[in-house]
Amino acid sequence: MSDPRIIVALDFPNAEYALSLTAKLDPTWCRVKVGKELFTAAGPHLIEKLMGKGFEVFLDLKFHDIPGTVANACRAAVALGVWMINVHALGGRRMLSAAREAVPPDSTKLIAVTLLTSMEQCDLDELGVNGDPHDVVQRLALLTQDCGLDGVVCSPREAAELREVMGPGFCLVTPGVRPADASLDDQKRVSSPRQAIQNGADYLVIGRPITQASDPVSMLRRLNDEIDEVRNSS
Ligand SMILES: O=c1ccn([C@@H]2O[C@H](COP(=O)(O)O)[C@@H](O)[C@H]2O)c(=O)[nH]1
Repeated sequence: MSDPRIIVALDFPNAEYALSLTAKLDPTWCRVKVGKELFTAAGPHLIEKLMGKGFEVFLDLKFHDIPGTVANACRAAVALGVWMINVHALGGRRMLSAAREAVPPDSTKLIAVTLLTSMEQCDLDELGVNGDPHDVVQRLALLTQDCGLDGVVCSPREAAELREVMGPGFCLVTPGVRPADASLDDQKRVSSPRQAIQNGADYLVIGRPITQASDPVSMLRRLNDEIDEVRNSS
């Protein structure tokens, strides 16, 4: 079975836009991510449609609440049959453990967001969080691993260090990926697809560079080629 490394972020206001893009894509080229905007607008029905077309779906709702509420939300997400779901590591040990207990191992992958890739040092300082982004991401990743989750969302810049510390089996999912000369938009801690893979990322979440491209299919092909080149040379 193919294991595409790119997860296309379907950040659209309605199902029609998402279905019109995915009609041009093949599930062997990418997985897809449905986040807060699209899920709020289109709901579980769209998830079923995407899975019906053969796409594995990352439901990116970043649950962050009291442990019982997060556990129940995770159960509901698993019942949809999606490939991956996530919570915020900042919810702490009890919340992460409750999420783990709610998601049967070897079913849906359960990962935790460390520090949003839109955040940088000045944000941590303003919030009174100790350390630099690398320290904070590593602390939250170690907590996530200790609670038995399958991996984390981090910036590609932190992936190399995390891969070394967390070992080979821990899943690293990196948004904040920008091809050379692409706009950074609201992202702060970014790297190229090549660098993300070299740093040990398992999956790259890429939204606007693909979805807003004049030709999304050729952009996806170009990025997959870049990734294959690195993987075949290592
Ligand atoms: O730290 C995080 C966690 C999640 N995201 C999500 O990834 C995509 C990135 O989209 P781009 O258009 O490639 O910037 C988006 O859906 C975010 O919600 C993230 O960027 N950073």
